[in-house]
Amino acid sequence: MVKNDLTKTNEIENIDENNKNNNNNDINNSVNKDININKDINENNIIKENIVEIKGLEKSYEKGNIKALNGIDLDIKEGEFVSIIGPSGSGKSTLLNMLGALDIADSGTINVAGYDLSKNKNLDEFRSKKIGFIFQLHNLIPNISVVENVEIPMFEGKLSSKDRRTLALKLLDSVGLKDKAKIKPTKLSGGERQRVAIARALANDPSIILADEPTGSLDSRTSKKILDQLNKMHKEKNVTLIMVTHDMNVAKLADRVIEVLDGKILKSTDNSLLNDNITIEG
Ligand SMILES: Nc1ncnc2c1ncn2[C@@H]1O[C@H](COP(=O)(O)OP(=O)(O)OP(=O)(O)O)[C@@H](O)[C@H]1O
Repeated sequence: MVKNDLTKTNEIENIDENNKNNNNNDINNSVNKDININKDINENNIIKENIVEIKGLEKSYEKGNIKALNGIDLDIKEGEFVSIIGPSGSGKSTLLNMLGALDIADSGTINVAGYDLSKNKNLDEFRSKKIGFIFQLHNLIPNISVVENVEIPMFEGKLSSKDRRTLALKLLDSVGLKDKAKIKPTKLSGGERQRVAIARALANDPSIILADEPTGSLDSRTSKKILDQLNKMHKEKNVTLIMVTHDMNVAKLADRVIEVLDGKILKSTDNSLLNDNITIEG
C-alpha cells in the first residue's frame, strides 16, 4: 500500500512536473510568438519607410486669388495604396501634380522617393526614373503603335531596342493586350487604351504610380478590369499607388482614403485590414 501510495505520489508529482513544463513551454511559446510578432512589426517598420513626406504644402493660382493647396501634411509608406477623394476643385489633381513634380509648390516641403521636390533640382530624372503616370485622358500618342507607346518611358534607360521591345510586349501581355501590340491606339476601346496606359506607366519600373481618375470615363465593367489591373500591379510589384478619384466605391479599395476639402486634408481613413480579402464588384 505504502509502496503503491508512494508510486501514486511520484506519478502525481511527475504529472505536475510535466504540466509545469508544458505550462512553461506554453508561456515560452507565447513569449516567442510575441517576440516574433514584435520582430515582424520591427521588420515591417524597416521595410515600409515613408516614400512620401509632405509638410505645410501650399499652392496658389491667379496671383494668390485661388488657393488650390492650403497647408497639406501627408506621409505615405512604401508599397501603400492611397486614394485621394474630394469634391471638384478641392485640390486633388494639384496635389497629384506636385507628387509627380509636374508643378512646383509656393511653400512647404515635399519629399518623394528620396528627391526633395521643393528644390527644383533633378526633376526630369525624378519623373523619368521614379514615377509612372496614368491619366484619365491616357495621353497615348495616336500615330505610333501600342507597343511603341509602351516603349516611350524606356528611352531614358539603357536598354537596347530589342530588349525594349521584349519588355514592352511582356507588359502588354500582363494587361492582356499583347495581341493588340502592332495596331494604333485610336483603334482601341477606352478601357483598352487605359490598360495600355497602365503598361506604359510600368515601363520604367517606377517606385510610385500616380493615377488621376483612371476609371473616370469608363463603364462599370471596364472600370472593374482597370481596378483589377491596378490592384494586381500594386500587390505583385509592391508599387506605391496614389489614385485620385471622385468615386467613394473606387476610393475604398485603397489601403487608405484621404479626403481633401478646400486644399486641406479633412480626414484619413485606414482600410488596410478591411481590404485584405477584397473582391471588386463589377
Ligand atoms: N493651372 C491653373 N490655373 C488656375 N487655377 C487652377 C489651375 N489648376 C487648378 N486651379 C484651381 O485650383 C483649384 C484646385 O484645382 P484641382 O484641379 O486641384 O481640383 P480637383 O479637386 O482635382 O478638381 P476636379 O475633381 O474637378 O478635377 C480649383 O479651384 C482650380 O480651379
